[in-house]
Amino acid sequence: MKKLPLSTHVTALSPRRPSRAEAEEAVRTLIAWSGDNPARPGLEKTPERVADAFGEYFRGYKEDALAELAATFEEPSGYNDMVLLKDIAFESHCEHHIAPFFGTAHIAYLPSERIVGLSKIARVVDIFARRLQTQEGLTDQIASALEEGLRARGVAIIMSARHHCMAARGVHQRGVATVTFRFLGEFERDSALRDRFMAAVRD
Ligand SMILES: Nc1nc2c(ncn2[C@@H]2O[C@H](COP(=O)(O)OP(=O)(O)OP(=O)(O)O)[C@@H](O)[C@H]2O)c(=O)[nH]1
Ligand SMILES: [Zn+2]
Repeated sequence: MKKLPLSTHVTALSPRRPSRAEAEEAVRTLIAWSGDNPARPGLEKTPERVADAFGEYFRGYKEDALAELAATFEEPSGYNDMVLLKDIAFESHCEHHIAPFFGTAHIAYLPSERIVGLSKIARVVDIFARRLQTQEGLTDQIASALEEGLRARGVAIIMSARHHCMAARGVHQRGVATVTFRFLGEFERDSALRDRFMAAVRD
């Protein structure tokens, strides 16, 4: 069996995973509760499509961020300065409304001895984003996974996102960008290093 993702990052797992048929029935119930007829031709296949879509939105529950980070390698040049990836796109869903939130992440780490394939950092973002999240929790989980998985001397993250639950319902604020920050290790201790990160993100 695949190792569970960082234990502290997974809350109560469902004691019994409902069947696909039960999931589709739940979608029919929501359609009927909304006031439409789930049996009418246009909606007939919707429960199937929604179940497929949920499989995609939430496939991060089946994935292991630390496993993605296991394949580190030594950099022959001995490079040990900040590695920064800017504008990593992510798509997630808020745990309050199951509504999408979309945005970008800027992520830096300070390697100890080993570096990691750049794509793996974007994969870690994707794994945690494809779960029910708050933006704060998402930011924290990515940061701790990178710190732990890479034994990094420091990790810095800024995430900026627009929340559909604030745009299409509730307060109906479409233009709001929510920005979250997480600084670990040397980035937390060293304000000059943090400033370099912030300046490089702005560049
Ligand atoms: N801190 C945080 N809040 C979030 C996030 N996503 C959604 N929310 C907020 O979660 C809150 C849920 O508030 P509740 O009062 O329980 O629910 P609600 O009545 O649907 O709230 P409204 O959105 O104000 O209508 C709202 O204020 C949302 O804006 C997130 O990623 N982080
Ligand atoms: Zn929400």
